[in-house]
Amino acid sequence: MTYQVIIPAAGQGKRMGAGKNKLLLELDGIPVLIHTLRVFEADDACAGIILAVHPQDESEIKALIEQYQLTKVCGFAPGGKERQDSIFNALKTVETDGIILVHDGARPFIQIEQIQLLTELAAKTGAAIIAVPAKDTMKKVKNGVVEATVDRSSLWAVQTPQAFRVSLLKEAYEKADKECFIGTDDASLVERLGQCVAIVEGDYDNIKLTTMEDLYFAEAILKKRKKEFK
Ligand SMILES: Nc1ccn([C@@H]2O[C@H](COP(=O)(O)OP(=O)(O)OP(=O)(O)O)[C@@H](O)[C@H]2O)c(=O)n1
Ligand SMILES: C[C@](O)(CO)[C@H](O)COP(=O)(O)O
Repeated sequence: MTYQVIIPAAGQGKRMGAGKNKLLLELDGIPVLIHTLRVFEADDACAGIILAVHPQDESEIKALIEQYQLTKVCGFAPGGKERQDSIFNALKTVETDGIILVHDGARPFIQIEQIQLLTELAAKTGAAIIAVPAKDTMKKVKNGVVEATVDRSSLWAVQTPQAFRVSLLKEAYEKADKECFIGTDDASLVERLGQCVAIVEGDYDNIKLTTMEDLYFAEAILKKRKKEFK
């Protein structure tokens, strides 16, 4: 099932505290964003990549794409204040229907096998996301005091990619924009349409590089992956 993918790469990395776009930090000598792009570059089903980038990073990112000889980046859109704004800007450039994925540039460890499962499911259901069962107990807290313990058996930690029929995602984004709703993921906008969103169980190593500690986890995941491919 062919698809296009929007990769939001225009964040400020505030929680990482690197003083620069965390996607330009290197893992094993290669920028995080290149690690992420290479996965989609290697997937024959990927028909094109649309990058949402901050204007200040655009020329550096374009130079990296050339340096690493990536050929599937077919469009750029300006980053926005929120992740959702960046993705909306990119979504507006999508002219074909079919399946669109949204994948955080900060998640370099997604694997092609999961992308294929996800796109096939989205083609059937209209919307599908990757998630893993919650491992920690989750509690609702108010003013530093536990209000309630949430039943963990039905909780999943949501990742990306998230896959949708293009027309459905556009309808969801337009409704959210009209109603000034900001969600923390794309599926939450689609859920507001009353649309069912299917789940593909992913891997715990499909982490999002958010805080400095995640870079240590990332180095360990890379080391593990290298051993697997030997
Ligand atoms: N306005 C934004 C915010 C985020 N992102 C992208 O969305 C992904 C997930 O966002 P997050 O991990 O929150 O990145 P940052 O916003 O950079 O992190 P922080 O909240 O710590 O600043 C990242 O690939 C980031 O580059 C984006 O394109 N535009
Ligand atoms: C979309 C996401 O990666 C799903 O877990 C997450 O919500 C992004 O959150 P962020 O704060 O914008 O990184």
